[in-house]
Amino acid sequence: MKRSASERKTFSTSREEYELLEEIGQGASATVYRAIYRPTNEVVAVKCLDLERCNSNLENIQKEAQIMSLMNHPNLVTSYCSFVVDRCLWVIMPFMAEGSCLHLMKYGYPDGLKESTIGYILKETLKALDYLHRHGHIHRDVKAGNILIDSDGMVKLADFGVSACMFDNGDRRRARNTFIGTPCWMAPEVMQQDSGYDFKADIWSFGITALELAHGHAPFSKFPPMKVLLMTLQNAPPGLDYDRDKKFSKSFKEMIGMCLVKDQKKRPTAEKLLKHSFFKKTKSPGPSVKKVLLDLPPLGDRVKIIQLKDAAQLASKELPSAEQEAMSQSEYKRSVSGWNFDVEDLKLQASLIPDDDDDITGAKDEDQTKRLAGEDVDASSSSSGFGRTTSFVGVDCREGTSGSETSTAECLNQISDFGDKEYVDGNGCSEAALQGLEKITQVCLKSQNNRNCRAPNGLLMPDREVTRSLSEKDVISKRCENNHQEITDKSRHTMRKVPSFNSQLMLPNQASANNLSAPSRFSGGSGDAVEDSSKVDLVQKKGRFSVTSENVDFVNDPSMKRSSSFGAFLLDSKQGLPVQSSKAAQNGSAPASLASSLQCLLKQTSALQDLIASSLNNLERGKAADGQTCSALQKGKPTPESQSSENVGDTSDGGRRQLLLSKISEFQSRMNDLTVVLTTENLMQMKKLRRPNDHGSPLFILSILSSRSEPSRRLACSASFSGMCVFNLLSSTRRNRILTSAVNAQFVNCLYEEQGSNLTLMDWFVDI
Ligand SMILES: Nc1ncnc2c1ncn2[C@@H]1O[C@H](COP(=O)(O)OP(=O)(O)OP(=O)(O)O)[C@@H](O)[C@H]1O
Repeated sequence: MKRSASERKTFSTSREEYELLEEIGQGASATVYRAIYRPTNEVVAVKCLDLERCNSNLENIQKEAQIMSLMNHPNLVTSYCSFVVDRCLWVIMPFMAEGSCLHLMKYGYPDGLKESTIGYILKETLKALDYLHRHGHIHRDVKAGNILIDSDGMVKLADFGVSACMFDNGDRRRARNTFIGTPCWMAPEVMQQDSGYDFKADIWSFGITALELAHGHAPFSKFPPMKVLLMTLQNAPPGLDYDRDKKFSKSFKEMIGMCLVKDQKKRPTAEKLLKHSFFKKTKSPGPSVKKVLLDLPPLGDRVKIIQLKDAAQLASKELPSAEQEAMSQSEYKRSVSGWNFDVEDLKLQASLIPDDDDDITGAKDEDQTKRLAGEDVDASSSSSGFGRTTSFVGVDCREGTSGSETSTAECLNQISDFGDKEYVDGNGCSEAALQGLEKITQVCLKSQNNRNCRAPNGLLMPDREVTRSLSEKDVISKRCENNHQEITDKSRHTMRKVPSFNSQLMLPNQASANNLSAPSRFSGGSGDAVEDSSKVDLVQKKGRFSVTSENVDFVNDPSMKRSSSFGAFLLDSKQGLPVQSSKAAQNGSAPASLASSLQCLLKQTSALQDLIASSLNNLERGKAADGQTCSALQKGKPTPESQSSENVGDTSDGGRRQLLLSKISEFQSRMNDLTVVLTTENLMQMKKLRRPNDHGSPLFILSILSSRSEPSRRLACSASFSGMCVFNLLSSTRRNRILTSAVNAQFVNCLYEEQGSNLTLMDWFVDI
């Protein structure tokens, strides 16, 4: 094997010969320092591996370190020597002055590097991989953090052998690791650990590294490890999007696509990949790399700056999310150093993750095929034709590039949690639904970037929630109001005049694409919902969402007229509403005031319930007292006075009891209505209802039916595609009638037109 002059030099294995300088990197089990080799004054890198943090014995580690020192390739960072110092193994290596590609991106290229630079880096890395594979080695840790650049712009793959062999000595059963770091770069077959893996696993990691260099982060890098695992196994492989990643060439996309094939046998060897057209055009050493390296501060300073940046970022956030981010960041930096972990442990953890996993960027398998075929694949659109489930009930969790948005997975989990549970039970808002709302609110509050994740703007407690402590309720409602305020502020400028009918249901002109997309995971929905939606031809039922194709006469449909109680209630209870609410309804700030009005109503209702309950108690006590009086009187002679009072009491108490009981049920039903309305209102505020172009079916009804037992109390949100056109042709009186009847029937009809007119929910309501 040929060695360069400096590599042929021998290095002492005495600790005293090395002067450790600043830290230049940190891995899962090692800290790397710049150091001076005293005898020759040469700058070297010393990797101090903490043996206590490694799941392997010293003998094995040293053996591997020796093998590593025997490897010789211009694109591999070999070790000069290694020796044990206290509880650490020191590995002496050439110092790569420009540090890792990860450091480079973190310092100056957070959104990724230019294709020409990437091409050069990848080609050099691939050469190293080809060399390793031909010598029977699997690197097992290919990632930007392990691709180092020296002062001449030479690219070298580091960390081969040591970290991999340390954790996996060929006997995985003996030394299984607890799962640490993120498995973003890990091939599916490595994750599965049943059928075994070979050097093709490095090709997968190489493909992921290509994406990492292109975007500044690996796909799924901000997701929790378990989520990454599930996404990698369940979703189609990630890749460059033909639409979104327009700046990258077709050959680059194709090359990545070849690496990221789930079937390892179908992945090319490193040797074959090197012949791909993408690598033909790259030059060594890339002038673009040199350009990138210009004006960079010394590596030690850069690392410090990056650490400070990370720390400042953490400090600026709330603690919980900061912790999460810290975890995510360190996981991102580290990845999984060894592909040897306890699968059972993982499975257990994975089983705790809700089974939603509507992928964010990882498109379904067909999408990947399309990608490779050069077809447009919208990462945010679903194979179901509805778009992905990225939003529901007031939460808009959009994902741009994979892993780029904070807490999106969390949002999805919460949303699917929410979506999978019964929404409203017979008594009003179910516990699960409320928890869902609360969770979403909290998650979204945690999220630093409200642009991508919005909370619902109000939370109505059901009667059973009234038992919560007041402070807790206040906190929740405050949070909700804050969120609501933000949303309202944003949408206020687009709001127009308010319709004259029940204006509490005024909705903002909040437009966001794909908002009502692919609720494919939402299960549940009641039998009622099915029954109700069967009135029109049911095309598709996805949880509570029912897609129908038949024209619905909003005016004549009896279901629309079934109940007038809600509309009446809103009108009746106007005296009960704070004055500001009706004013707000007129001046266009209804959504915010609606939430507070409803909160206020809820409080009033609870107070009334308390009052009724105490009256009932009094009655009971009175009755008991009457009973005592009776028995006392039975012993003696009943006076005419007592007799008559007892009779009156019987009649009036019975009447009053009936009255009070009916009041209670009335209040309960009003509360239920309000709960449903508020929730729907939250939903609608967030949504611009949209669906993909549906050839053929002129009318498209999307019904969100609450799972209420009584059909008359159902609230449906129906979206009509061409119904809007028909609606516009009607006279204003007729339109008003339709709307009023719809509201009175507890139906909020959201007709929208997708093509051309850009009408949104709000437009529809205010256009009358
Ligand atoms: N020879 C070197 N010259 C310059 N910097 C280095 C050298 N070796 C490592 N580094 C830096 O130190 C960081 C950590 O090194 P290490 O090899 O432990 O990385 P790691 O692969 O991220 O860790 P692990 O895989 O064990 O989690 C690297 O990402 C790199 O930035």
